[in-house]
Amino acid sequence: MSPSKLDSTDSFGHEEASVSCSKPENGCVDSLSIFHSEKAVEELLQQTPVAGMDEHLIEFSEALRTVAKALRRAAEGKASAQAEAAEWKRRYELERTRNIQMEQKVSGNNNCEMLQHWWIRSSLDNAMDMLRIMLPCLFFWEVGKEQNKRIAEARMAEQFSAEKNGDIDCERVKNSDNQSMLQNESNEHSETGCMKHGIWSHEVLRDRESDSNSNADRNKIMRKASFKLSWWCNGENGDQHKHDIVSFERGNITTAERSSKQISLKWESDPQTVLILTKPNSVSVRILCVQMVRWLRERKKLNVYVEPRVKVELLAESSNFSYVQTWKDDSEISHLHMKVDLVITLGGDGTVLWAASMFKGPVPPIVPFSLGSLGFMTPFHSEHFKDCLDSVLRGPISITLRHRLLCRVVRDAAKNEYETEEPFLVLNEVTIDRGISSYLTNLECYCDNSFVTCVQGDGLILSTTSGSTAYSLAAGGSMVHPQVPGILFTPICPHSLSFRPLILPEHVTVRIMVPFNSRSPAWASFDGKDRKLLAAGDALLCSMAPWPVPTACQVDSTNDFLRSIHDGLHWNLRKTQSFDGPRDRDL
Ligand SMILES: NC(=O)c1ccc[n+]([C@@H]2O[C@H](COP(=O)([O-])OP(=O)(O)OC[C@H]3O[C@@H](n4cnc5c(N)ncnc54)[C@H](O)[C@@H]3O)[C@@H](O)[C@H]2O)c1
Ligand SMILES: Nc1ncnc2c1ncn2[C@@H]1O[C@H](COP(=O)(O)OP(=O)(O)OP(=O)(O)O)[C@@H](O)[C@H]1O
Repeated sequence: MSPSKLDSTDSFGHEEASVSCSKPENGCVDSLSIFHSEKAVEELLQQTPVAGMDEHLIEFSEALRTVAKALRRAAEGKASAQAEAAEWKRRYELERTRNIQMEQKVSGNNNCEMLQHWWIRSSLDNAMDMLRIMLPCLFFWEVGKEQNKRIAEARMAEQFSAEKNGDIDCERVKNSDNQSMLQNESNEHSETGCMKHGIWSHEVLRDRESDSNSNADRNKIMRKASFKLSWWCNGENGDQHKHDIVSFERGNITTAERSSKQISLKWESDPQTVLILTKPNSVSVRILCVQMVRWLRERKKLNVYVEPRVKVELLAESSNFSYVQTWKDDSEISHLHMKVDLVITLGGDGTVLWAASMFKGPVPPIVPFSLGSLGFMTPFHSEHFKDCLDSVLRGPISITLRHRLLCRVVRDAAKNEYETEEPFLVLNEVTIDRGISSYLTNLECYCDNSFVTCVQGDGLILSTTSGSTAYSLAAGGSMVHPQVPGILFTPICPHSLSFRPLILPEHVTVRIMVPFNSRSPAWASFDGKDRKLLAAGDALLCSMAPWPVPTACQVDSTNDFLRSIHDGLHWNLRKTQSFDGPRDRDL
């Protein structure tokens, strides 16, 4: 009898007990068959032992049960080994990418290191050739050093004479150290890219002590420690979106410019083309659309684009609308941003989300008219559409730059993190939840490769600040002004008392991973649409997108935001206390 198979029909005519340990092609025992094997053994053992029953059969059944248990343990071990292997794979890929990037940077910047590598790599046969090349370099290096030394000395002399003449109170002088000066000067020439995005405290600051009169004291030099301020961006492509936000002046760090300011849009030439997007199935929206298209064409002489569905509706209204333009397929939509000066939305917040989702790159300014139940992003009233549009077309107008999140799904099968499916751009949020599964989600969260936490609950919301008044708010997240750049990290019904929502800075990349030991897959949805399954080992990467959604303001960003939370949510509405409380004499 095969040790893995036991077929028995006992002498009393009991049913056949069949225990089999299947061994699939990959050599691993699947857990279902292990479960069946164990069950069969249990059933067999529960049969009442009768006199004369073969002792060996019982012994063998017990042995088999032990084997089944061992197999189950092996399967569990395999799952955890897979999880560990995936983690190592991920770390390896990250490390490799980082090394490649560092190598590229180093090879671009550091000539000495390049020479070192060159030296190591070159064979003895080439050593003489290399020396022949290096000697003239060294000669020019020395000459350069001498020249820099002379320049430094000349500058020192200039500074001292200027100060002696009492022309300046505080003057920066170059570090007299020749080596660092050579370094700085070469940096200025060779690393103009870096200079743009970082600050070198290559200066030593000299301040005259104000309370001193003597010459000796006047010449006293206060040296401040040298330092450098620089900042990172995500990946190489992030470079174009870097901002100089910190200035270095006299050793004090000050922010010259902050990213969230009220932005004003002024037309330099008249807008020519308008795209109108409308909420479907609404009679009031359809009536308004007809009036608006007529007015924009007849009074403002503008080209009007609408969705194919709306063009059909307009033509059903009147054949005069044949001038209205539309598109035939998705490829034409991808070029709309190059034709359209302004987008008008007629509907609620959902229509603004719809408009944003049509633009997978840059988005033209949006003028959102409110025809929905709530209007957090729709400050314009449809009754006054002519006045509103008049003033928008004339400009200047205040706009809110609403940041979007760029979300990419990376499958476990992908060879590296850059191998992703088509990305999604969300204006509100990306939600990772348990879908129809009744198990808790189990999500591992990382922020720029630092472990954040494990989400065990209904799921997680990664929201923009514009989306902070939507699903994230319902899940207990804070309301944040839409001009604040940041990523809200809000758990949905976490099964833990201490899991409070977070707000992460805008420059990070958040990575949400479904671990291999997760009981069920998770589901991602983007602005409440486009559900995607995340199986064990899959991950979702989320970072700030470079294309915000500019929406026109009724007054300005702050006024519109506060109005929306007061009107939309009745935020902190409470009856004011009457005056008849305790008087001074009662206190
Ligand atoms: N429990 C919840 O609060 C919950 C659940 C699911 C989805 N949502 C939200 O619905 C959004 C999709 O909107 P939709 O209109 O396509 O679906 P929808 O028609 O189901 O409307 C959802 C509601 O959310 C409101 N809303 C949308 N964006 C908002 C924002 N930025 N600030 C305040 N309220 C906002 C809308 O005005 C609407 O009343 C999702 O992005 C998500 O934020 C909320
Ligand atoms: N042009 C469009 N084409 C297809 N669907 C759209 C379009 N505009 C809006 N929608 C969808 O219609 C739904 C309802 O839209 P919207 O939220 O604007 O209306 P509402 O629910 O009446 O208003 P509110 O959001 O204020 O509650 C949303 O799910 C949205 O995605």
